[in-house]
Amino acid sequence: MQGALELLGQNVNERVLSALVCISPNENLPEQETRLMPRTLDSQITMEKTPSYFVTREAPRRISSMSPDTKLIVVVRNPVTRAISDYTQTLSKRPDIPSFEELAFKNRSLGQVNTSWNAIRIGMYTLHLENWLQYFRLSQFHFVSGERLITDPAGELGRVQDFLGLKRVVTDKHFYFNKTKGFPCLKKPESSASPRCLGKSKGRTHVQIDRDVIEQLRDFYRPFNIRFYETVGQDFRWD
Ligand SMILES: Nc1ncnc2c1ncn2[C@@H]1O[C@H](COP(=O)(O)OS(=O)(=O)O)[C@@H](OP(=O)(O)O)[C@H]1O
Repeated sequence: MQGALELLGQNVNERVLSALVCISPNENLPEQETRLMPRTLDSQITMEKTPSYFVTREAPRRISSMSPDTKLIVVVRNPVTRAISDYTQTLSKRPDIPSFEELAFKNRSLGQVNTSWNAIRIGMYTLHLENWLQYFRLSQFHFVSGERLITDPAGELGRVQDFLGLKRVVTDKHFYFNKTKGFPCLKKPESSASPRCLGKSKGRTHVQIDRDVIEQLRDFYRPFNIRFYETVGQDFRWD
């Protein structure tokens, strides 16, 4: 994601879950008429990436009062995989934390999921989105599938470029599949002459989680996922 969006001239990445990118629309209007973030240069739209905005209660109101016509891009991924990815990342920095199962449940035998744990809470996308929809229209959002970003990065990036009103400059020819990394990589980023994959912290092997735990979390997320698909009008096929 990061490398791919760098091709759009910006540094945009996230733990494919809920990246939020705010972008001023590409309109040819004088600035005072647009209520937008200023352009970076005449020919450049301004992008900013702060993943945590998507799950921060005050963010939509603040962004809307600054720039109500902002375009918003959210990268979403199966929330169960997202939670495991999140945990894997934390564990790599703090190996002494409790097990995933201990953190994910208040009471596992009663099926009580710990929704106050961020790794769980962030994946309840519909709740966060509902907060944003009090301030922004759905048409201001574009949702990127974290799964398709891996299997078809050019297709996913093509849709991002369309949403931004940009010419489709980033295409299939910019990517190749790197067998060692197990992910798509950039053939030749603008800043360098050689191919570039994302760093070691992207695409790590996940901690092994018990099948039953995964099933319980799938069941937990299902109603939230369905509500999310209905709201955005897209089925991300996580179930
Ligand atoms: N091309 C390519 N290369 C490597 N990784 C890729 C790529 N495309 C998407 N992904 C998925 O991106 C996940 C990491 O997301 P972020 O870079 O957003 O994470 S971070 O929060 O900034 O650390 C990372 O999640 P994990 O697999 O859980 O590590 C990857 O699955």
